[in-house]
Amino acid sequence: MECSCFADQGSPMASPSTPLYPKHSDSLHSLSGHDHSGVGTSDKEPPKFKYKMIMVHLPFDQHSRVEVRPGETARDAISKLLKKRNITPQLCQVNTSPDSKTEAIDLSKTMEEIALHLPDNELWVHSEYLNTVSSIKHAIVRRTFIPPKSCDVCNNPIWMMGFRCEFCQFKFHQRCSSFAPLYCDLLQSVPKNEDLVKQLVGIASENDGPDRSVAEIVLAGLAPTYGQSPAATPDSSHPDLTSIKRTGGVKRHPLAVSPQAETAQLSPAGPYPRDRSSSAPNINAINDEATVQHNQRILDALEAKRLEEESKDKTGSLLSTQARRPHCYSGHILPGSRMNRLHPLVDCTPLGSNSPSSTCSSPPGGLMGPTLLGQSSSVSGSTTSSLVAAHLHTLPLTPPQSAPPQKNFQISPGFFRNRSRSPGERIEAQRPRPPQKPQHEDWEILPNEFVIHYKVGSGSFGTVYRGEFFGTVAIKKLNVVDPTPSQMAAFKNEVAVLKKTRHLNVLLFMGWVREPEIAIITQWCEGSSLYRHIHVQEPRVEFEMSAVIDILKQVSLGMNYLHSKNIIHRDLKTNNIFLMDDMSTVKIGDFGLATVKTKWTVNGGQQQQQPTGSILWMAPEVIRMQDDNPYTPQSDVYSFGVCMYEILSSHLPYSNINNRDQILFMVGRGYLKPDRSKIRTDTPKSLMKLYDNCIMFDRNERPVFGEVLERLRDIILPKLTRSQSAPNVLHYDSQYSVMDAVMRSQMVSSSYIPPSTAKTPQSAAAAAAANKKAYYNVYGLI
Ligand SMILES: Nc1ncnc2c1ncn2[C@@H]1O[C@H](COP(=O)(O)OP(=O)(O)OP(=O)(O)O)[C@@H](O)[C@H]1O
Ligand SMILES: [Zn+2]
Ligand SMILES: [Zn+2]
Repeated sequence: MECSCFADQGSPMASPSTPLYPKHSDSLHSLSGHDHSGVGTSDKEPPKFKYKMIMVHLPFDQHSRVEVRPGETARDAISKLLKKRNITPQLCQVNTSPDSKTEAIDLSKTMEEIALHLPDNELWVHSEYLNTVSSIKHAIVRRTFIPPKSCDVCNNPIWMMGFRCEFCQFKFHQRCSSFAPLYCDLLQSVPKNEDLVKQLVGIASENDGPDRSVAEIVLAGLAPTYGQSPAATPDSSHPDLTSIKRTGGVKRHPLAVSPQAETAQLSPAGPYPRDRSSSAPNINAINDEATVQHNQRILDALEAKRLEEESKDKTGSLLSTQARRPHCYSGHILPGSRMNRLHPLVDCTPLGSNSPSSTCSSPPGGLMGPTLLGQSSSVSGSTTSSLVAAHLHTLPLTPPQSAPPQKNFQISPGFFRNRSRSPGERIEAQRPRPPQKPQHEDWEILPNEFVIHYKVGSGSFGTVYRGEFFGTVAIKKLNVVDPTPSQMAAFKNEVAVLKKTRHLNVLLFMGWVREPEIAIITQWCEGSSLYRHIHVQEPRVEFEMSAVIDILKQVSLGMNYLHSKNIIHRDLKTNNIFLMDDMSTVKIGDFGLATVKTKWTVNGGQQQQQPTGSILWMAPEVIRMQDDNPYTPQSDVYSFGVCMYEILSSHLPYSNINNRDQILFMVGRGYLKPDRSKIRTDTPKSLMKLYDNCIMFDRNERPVFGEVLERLRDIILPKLTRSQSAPNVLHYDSQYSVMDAVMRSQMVSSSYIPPSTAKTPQSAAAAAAANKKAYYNVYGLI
């Protein structure tokens, strides 16, 4: 369709032949833009708007309303809607009916004009190409593979989490996603495939404009000969179906995934966010990195084809793409533009298509094909949008007469990755590359090896997420911004120590992550922290004294172990003591990592360490920070003393003082200690004495953990006189604590034998076995 109105100069508003407020006419034809004079204006009549809002039906069964704004062209108004949805306007046309074969409207008209002539309050945006392309893409979903299946990319087993196309069943690891084929493998199966190819052929032969061009390109891309030599493609407007059948047709496109894209893959949405049940299902389906590249290839192919024709016409020889490409086609994005994920070249700047500041002029003369959205009809108003449109061979091939200076362009890093390549380069790029084995240091976990599920909480050193790394794990992203090389070296040294920790009461360290942020990965604790058990959970549980002692013993065991490895915790507190879900095992978390836990400030040219972490558990000498390194095993013992206080009083210390500085000042000077009167009355004297010793002001008077442990072991509890209603979680003898605690608190069992009554190791073992059996019985485990 040739439409003279595209040759219209300047803004349609300014054109005398394009009346601003035409009389109402029911003639649909007038909308096509051929009849500029048929809808004359009347000087007397005020502007009439038949509609304030117009319903616009968009590709992929979406719709939106567009406001009729005075002076705004249909192109601008509708382009905005499309760009918001990452749909490239250049690939669309607008009709007044759901039938895409009806005449397209003249987009240079204002919305007011269009509104006046709409029979119903509706417009339809059509793009057969987009509909078709979306139908040949995978429908990839995240899947749990039990039992493991092998990855179709690397052949290694997919343990648990992976991805699979619901149509073609192609399955792969997250880390292999960039090597998955771009098109759905449905295309490889000829019988299923044929319909689709026919559909594309139909588009190519029956349509004009963008749909035809892109359909041709897609078909050409499916033909095996295409990628080898675009110049040798016989005639892309008549795709060679037999060759598609012969080879199966689908080329594997290795896709370079940027670090950003890799990061994106960590998101729960996965690398292919295609939730088809969402309100904009297919937009999600095509809004991914692969699509960007796919579309880039289409644009590249169109450009190559155009250049090829151009060179045949003019010189008969193929000059380099770059040399022949006019400046406006250089692919750079204007400052202020943002990347359109569906079409990286498209200027997404609102109203960009008619920007008067544009320096690039489009050629005079008529255009072939229907009016394309995003393609300005104004001769002088062309910007990047029309540059992209110019990649389509339906557009004039004459290069613009003036070109913007290169320095006015910003090279988008994303675009740089997807820059147009010469045909020769493309062949190189399409050769499959095997997944590269990434290099990483000992115990370093790569970003694509774990998955983050959700945020759990954050503390002073970082944010904890629950995630997956060969099972459920805790991922703590550390607040370390731009570590210096020496900090990084120190951190790695500490990690080297952490990885050697192996103790029942110490949280299992599983590795560390360098990028995108420094993180450490540890075992996940399903049971809550001791802090939650004491201070948060309702109803409050007052542990039986034997359970209290058991918890303290386990913490001392773990701390004694850490100290034996020269690891000072630096942040021991009930938040970092976890009760495992069996409610019997205690784990100490968040230990070590001095580099991370140290805040350095510059004071008069001197670097100074600042106390970080939670003040309530800080030893006086840590608060005072007078020594170079106030963190010692004894400062951990002090923190342990505060934990003892919490568990014995069910209170946080200094809960009556809400001035942080006052607490710091007074504790630091030794004027303030936790309120002893809150400690429960059934606390054995020896335990009370131990507590007092642990929180001594002078660190030298505090015991070490070995001694703490001895003293805890020596505590003899009065014979049990417990009420059945009293909740009881743990028993003092940790060896039997699971069964004992649960049985004693939740069942009245005549079969229960307190292990402490056993006289010999054999009888203790027999008692334990009997109790275990009874326990399992109660819980239906045997
Ligand atoms: N391994 C883990 N398993 C389960 N939950 C954890 C694990 N590690 C930490 N959490 C939870 O994550 C949250 C945040 O922990 P984080 O260690 O960042 O803060 P904190 O210990 O409260 O404070 P700080 O880090 O300042 O000592 C807490 O609710 C904690 O219970
Ligand atoms: Zn794989
Ligand atoms: Zn598929």
